[in-house]
Amino acid sequence: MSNEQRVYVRVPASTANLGPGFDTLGMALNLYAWVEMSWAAAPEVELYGDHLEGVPANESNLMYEVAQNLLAAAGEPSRPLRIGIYSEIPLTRGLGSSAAAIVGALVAANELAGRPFCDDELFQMATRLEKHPDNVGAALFGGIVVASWDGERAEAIRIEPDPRLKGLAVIPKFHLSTAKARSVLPAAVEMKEAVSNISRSSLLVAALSTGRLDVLSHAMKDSLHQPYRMQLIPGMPEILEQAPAYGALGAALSGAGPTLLALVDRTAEAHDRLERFMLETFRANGIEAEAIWLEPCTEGAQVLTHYDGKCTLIENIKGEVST
Ligand SMILES: Nc1ncnc2c1ncn2[C@@H]1O[C@H](COP(=O)(O)OP(=O)(O)O)[C@@H](O)[C@H]1O
Ligand SMILES: N[C@@H](CCOP(=O)(O)O)C(=O)O
Repeated sequence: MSNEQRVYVRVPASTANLGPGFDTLGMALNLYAWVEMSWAAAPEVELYGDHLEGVPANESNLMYEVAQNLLAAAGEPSRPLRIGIYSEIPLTRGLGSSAAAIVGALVAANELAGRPFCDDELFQMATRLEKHPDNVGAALFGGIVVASWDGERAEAIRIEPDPRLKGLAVIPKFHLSTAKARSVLPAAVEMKEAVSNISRSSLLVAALSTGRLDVLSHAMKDSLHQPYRMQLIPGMPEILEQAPAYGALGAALSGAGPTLLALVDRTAEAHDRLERFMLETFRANGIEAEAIWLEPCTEGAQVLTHYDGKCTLIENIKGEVST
């Protein structure tokens, strides 16, 4: 690829776990990050939009590091990069911003280097970097991903989301890093809890594959991580327990939180009641939150048209691709 060329990639947000599928299930959502990458004379990282506050705009940026790692693994001579990032994915809220950053950087750097790695190799790299395959799988492949990683190799199978599914993400206005939300998990669990999660997660995969949306409220319950993370998110137990009574098919902590995700059937009754209930319950617990209705995103990370320098501001790219 010539020195002048830029690569543009769009990568979706994701919700991981869907309740019991801890480190296993992920679903891509229609909130995106855009990456513009090219070779440069000196390292440059430009951040656009309201969602990248606190993210470093230098070589210590996660995307910059991930891209350089891929280029080194591809045998490219070390050269500086220019990376522009525009993101609408809230950071540290459980909507897969780090997975989107890792996958976006891998896909863009791979394209810049002339595609030395196939999708499976990108998935292996992304899983090793993120340390769990659920949201990187969804960000890379789109749709719903069922994934397993044994520390060496990750496998993933994609399920097409049922067209009736729609998500309500209620996003508290506080940050909760995945690292912190993992630090409260116990080192071991009882056999009873493990069995409960295996059965619910398996049922959930079967339900999502066959359109049995009626079992989601049962299948989305979890005993492995949500009970321990509740202490970090006031209002979470009431919301998860009562959401089905307000019209949700099921509800879960999104990723490591603090966002809560309710799934609904778009063909069923109006869902204003559910949104009001979730926001009001958070408010009653002292938490301000924002509600966003989201669609499952069937496409994973995508390389967009090569603009060949026609457009330099990533804001413009966003305008062009969203039409
Ligand atoms: N576009 C980005 N560029 C660089 N780093 C990013 C980007 N998006 C996310 N990150 C990094 O990922 C961190 C958030 O990851 P994490 O705690 O796993 O939360 P989540 O993935 O749920 O948003 C941010 O604090 C930041 O360090
Ligand atoms: N399985 C992970 C998922 C973390 O997702 P994120 O969106 O919060 O980064 C976990 O539950 O820790």
